[in-house]
Amino acid sequence: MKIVVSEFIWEEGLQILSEQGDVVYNADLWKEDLVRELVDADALVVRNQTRVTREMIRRASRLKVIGRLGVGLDNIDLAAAREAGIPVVYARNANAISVAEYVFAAMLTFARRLEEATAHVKGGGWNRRLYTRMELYGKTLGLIGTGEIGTRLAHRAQAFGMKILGYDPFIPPYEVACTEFGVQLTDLETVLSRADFVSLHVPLNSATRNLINRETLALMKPSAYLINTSRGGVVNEDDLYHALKEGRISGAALDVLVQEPPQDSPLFKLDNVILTPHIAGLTEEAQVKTSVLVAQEVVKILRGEPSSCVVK
Ligand SMILES: NC(=O)C1=CN([C@@H]2O[C@H](COP(=O)(O)OP(=O)(O)OC[C@H]3O[C@@H](n4cnc5c(N)ncnc54)[C@H](O)[C@@H]3O)[C@@H](O)[C@H]2O)C=CC1
Ligand SMILES: O=C(O)CCC(=O)C(=O)O
Repeated sequence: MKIVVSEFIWEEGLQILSEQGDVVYNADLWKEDLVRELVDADALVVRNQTRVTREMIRRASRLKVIGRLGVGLDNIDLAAAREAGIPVVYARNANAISVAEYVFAAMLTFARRLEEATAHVKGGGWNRRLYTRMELYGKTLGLIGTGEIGTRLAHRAQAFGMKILGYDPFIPPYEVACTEFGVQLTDLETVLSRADFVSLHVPLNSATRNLINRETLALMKPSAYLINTSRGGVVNEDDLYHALKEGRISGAALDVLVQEPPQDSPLFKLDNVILTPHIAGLTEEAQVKTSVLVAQEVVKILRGEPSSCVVK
């Protein structure tokens, strides 16, 4: 068996794959080199940078499985994989806690401004009034998408005494968790207009692309913050820039951008923006879990066993 891994994977996962076959591991194996390696490969394992195209799948005539070291599947042509009869396995729920904790870090950053206050003190300041800020207790968290990450975030927000509103048109699988964690399910307009923090947890697809745009931003309170850990394309960055610059919302934390890495962006010039390099799901714990889970599921498919992490 030949297993091609084209982006970084933790050692624990690599070990599992190596016991099953010959692993070609090159964390920067993209484009033409990757296509060449795939010609006689049985499995391909990627993260979110490798674009798995229809053409790539067509040329990989021996391919039996694609493993995705993460959750978002917008970099894989799922229709082409389905037509070719190649199952895609992914790391369902493996990084959800990490993302939920990232969202808390962002909310607490906006609420308490510890880094700014530290810089202020190191610069000789001691203005206590300036850093008298707000509690999360009693504030409203608005979840767009209440799946694995949304429900884990709700669990934590409940413990902080936040009110939680959720919008998810495909809710049934997570309805019980939403009830348990105090999520009041409602429509998109209500979530956007009532939330103090709006957090996005939807996949990027044709229905969610530019979901946050001029019109939907206009529904948010001027005191509200937007947190995007989903995918850059879910937010229209130009519309967001203008909303932030004109003070129509208070701030935004963006872990994901339309172009990653970004060349340059007007967002860089704003003080009320937190920008991070797609790290919400990147913790040691989540990466060990992700690598082991995906490696195990890839091996199961190669052995002809059923996997519970196949994309439906
Ligand atoms: N920044 C990072 O490091 C990470 C980013 N992600 C992103 O977060 C997304 C969500 O991840 P999970 O919660 O694990 O996925 P999930 O599949 O468990 O949840 C997604 C939820 O979005 C809902 N949804 C789908 N279309 C919708 C729409 N039009 N409006 C409202 N809700 C909609 C689904 O019904 C589902 O409940 C991933 O697709 C991925 O793009 C995930 C993990 C790490
Ligand atoms: O895939 C990654 O490296 C980042 C995590 C992510 O965005 C995801 O799981 O969808």
